[in-house]
Amino acid sequence: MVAVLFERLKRDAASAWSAYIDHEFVRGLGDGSLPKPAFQHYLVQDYLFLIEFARAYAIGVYKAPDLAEMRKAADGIGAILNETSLHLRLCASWGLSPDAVASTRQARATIAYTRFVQEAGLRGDMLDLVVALSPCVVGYAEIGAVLAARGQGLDDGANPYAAWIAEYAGESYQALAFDSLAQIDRLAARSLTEARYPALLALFEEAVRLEADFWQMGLDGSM
Ligand SMILES: Cc1ncc(C[n+]2csc(CCO)c2C)c(N)n1
Repeated sequence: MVAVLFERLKRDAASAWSAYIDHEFVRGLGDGSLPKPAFQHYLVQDYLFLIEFARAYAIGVYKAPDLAEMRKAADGIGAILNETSLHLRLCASWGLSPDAVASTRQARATIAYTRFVQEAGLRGDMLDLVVALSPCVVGYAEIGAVLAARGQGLDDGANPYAAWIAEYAGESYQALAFDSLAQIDRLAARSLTEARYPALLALFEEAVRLEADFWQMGLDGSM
């Protein structure tokens, strides 16, 4: 069975999880009603987010308990760095140069979330780190799948965000999220104890809250 620990965390943080997955920003992506400036603000910040997130995976390379886990973390860095090109292409289509994007300041919500996961990895072990990263990786897969299943989700003519949804609903991203669920269970089999669970749940719930704050930052245009 896969995703035993993840499903437990999600159940125990159910209200924070649904505030993240079903955020107003997400609903706006799904039906195409999200104002374009909100999406643009989000996407520029998400580019900056990904760079910091790659650093968190780099901590994972260091903390990995064996070579196989080390490779997984290294592959994660590769996948994230690829995702940044997708962001730059979209920004270019709005007339934003790579330099303009890269020289934008990180919003407070970006700093809060990325430093939180980096610190979880620096302070804890690999299980702490992957639990703190999981709302990001698995949450976007869940959001992509839910939005793709709705009528206008993947319809390029009806929804300007159809390409974004297709990316996360797509087979290769869904497979990546599935791998990350399996990784959490492998690490849990090595080092989860009941005594540790409350601290892991606290890490998970905080990361979920920070993901919801990230959507809100997009909606508000806040820095
Ligand atoms: C705020 C925010 N949270 C999650 C993701 C999704 N994401 C970030 S790294 C990664 C794994 C490798 O691609 C994925 C799916 C995002 N882009 N922005």
